[in-house]
Amino acid sequence: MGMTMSEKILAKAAGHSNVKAGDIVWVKADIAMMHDLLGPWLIDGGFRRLGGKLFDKEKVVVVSDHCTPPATVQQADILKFTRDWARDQGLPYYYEFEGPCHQVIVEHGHVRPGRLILGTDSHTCMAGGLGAFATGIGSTEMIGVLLTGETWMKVPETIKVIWDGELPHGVYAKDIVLKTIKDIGHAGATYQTIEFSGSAIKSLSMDERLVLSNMAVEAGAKTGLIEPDETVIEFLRSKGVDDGLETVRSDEDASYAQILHYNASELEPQVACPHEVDNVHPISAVEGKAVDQVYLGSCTNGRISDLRVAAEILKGKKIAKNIRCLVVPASQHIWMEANKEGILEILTEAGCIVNMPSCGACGGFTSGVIGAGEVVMSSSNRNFRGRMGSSEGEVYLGSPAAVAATAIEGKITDPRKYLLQGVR
Ligand SMILES: CC(C)[C@@](O)(CC(=O)O)C(=O)O
Ligand code: SF4
Repeated sequence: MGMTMSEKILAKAAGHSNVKAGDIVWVKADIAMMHDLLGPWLIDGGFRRLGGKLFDKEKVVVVSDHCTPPATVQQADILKFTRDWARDQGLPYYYEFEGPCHQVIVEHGHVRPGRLILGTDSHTCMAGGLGAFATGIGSTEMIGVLLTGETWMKVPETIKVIWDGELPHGVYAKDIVLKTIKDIGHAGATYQTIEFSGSAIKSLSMDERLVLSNMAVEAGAKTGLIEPDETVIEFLRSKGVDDGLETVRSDEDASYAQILHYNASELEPQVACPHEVDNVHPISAVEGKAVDQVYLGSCTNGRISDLRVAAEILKGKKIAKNIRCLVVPASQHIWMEANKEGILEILTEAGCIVNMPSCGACGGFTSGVIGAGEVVMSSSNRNFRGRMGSSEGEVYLGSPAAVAATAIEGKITDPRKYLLQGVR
């Protein structure tokens, strides 16, 4: 019997030649990632009580992103704690004020095909877009990983999600993943891997692949994998990575818990409505819903291609009166690229506010939280009650194009009418 990608990566991490779904294995982490909010300040006590010695400094990456820039004294204290901790531990890889951790670790080359990446954040699964088995673990579990470099895991079954065909213009990876989550359900892939494949997936850029893997956890999945190919290798080379580039793929005769098959050419823009990510409808069902804020950003959809699409739509136009449009590039690197390309100017002239890269508005921590009764159209990944501030607020999720079109009209709008041709 052949093995899935997920089984192969975990077999390697466990030092076995063969594992199968359901096996319990001890695995060695290639990268242990923590951020400010769920990292050092939560675990330092336990970590020290158990010896306080890191298994391997080179494999521990800490990113301060949630409390940046701090909006309260408590956040400033958390940030300081995290920064001091990284310095005291002599960590070579500590990043702050650069953007959400998932984007930062990808840009800095920590993510490579076939690696096992454990992080104290549920969207750690985003690294699966490069073919790494990446998953979120609890902060307490991270203590053990920091001390020993190991943890146990049950090898997950895999749901294979095949998207063939060509995406129509105005329809994006975000729409693919929202439709997939709708069908699987928000807990339908619990303790399973989702493997995205098919010709539509293969033709996605690196930016768009990361949208799929990022949101795998919104169906409950442990990770979301895409077979690494030339797109991934070229991306990593462009980041100066030239080792650890071997690919990994599922065998033809691997076995799957479920196989779903879709035709991308038939897909329309999708929107996840409050307050669950699987409450997904075609945009036509919610068109016209008035919003108070639109948010273009996050580790899900704040990359350069997302900003380009938004700029294409907003160029020479103005956002609606009485709404706010927050743009938050997913990293400092992307911010600079967007600046060079004139995108920030286009968006600012349209009336958007460009914030610094951070988790702030996405997680409802810093600049951009919403009040009771306010409605947001967001390019991020979660619309839970209270997610972006008030529990009396409402968050709708869509593609960056849908977000930009909504900014113009002040109500949820199908982006296709603003796109004369496909922009990716
Ligand atoms: C801390 C929080 C807002 C988080 O980053 C946490 C997480 O994903 O585990 C999220 O996106 O929900
Ligand atoms: S989902 Fe939002 S809060 Fe969570 S890591 Fe990504 S940008 Fe940060």
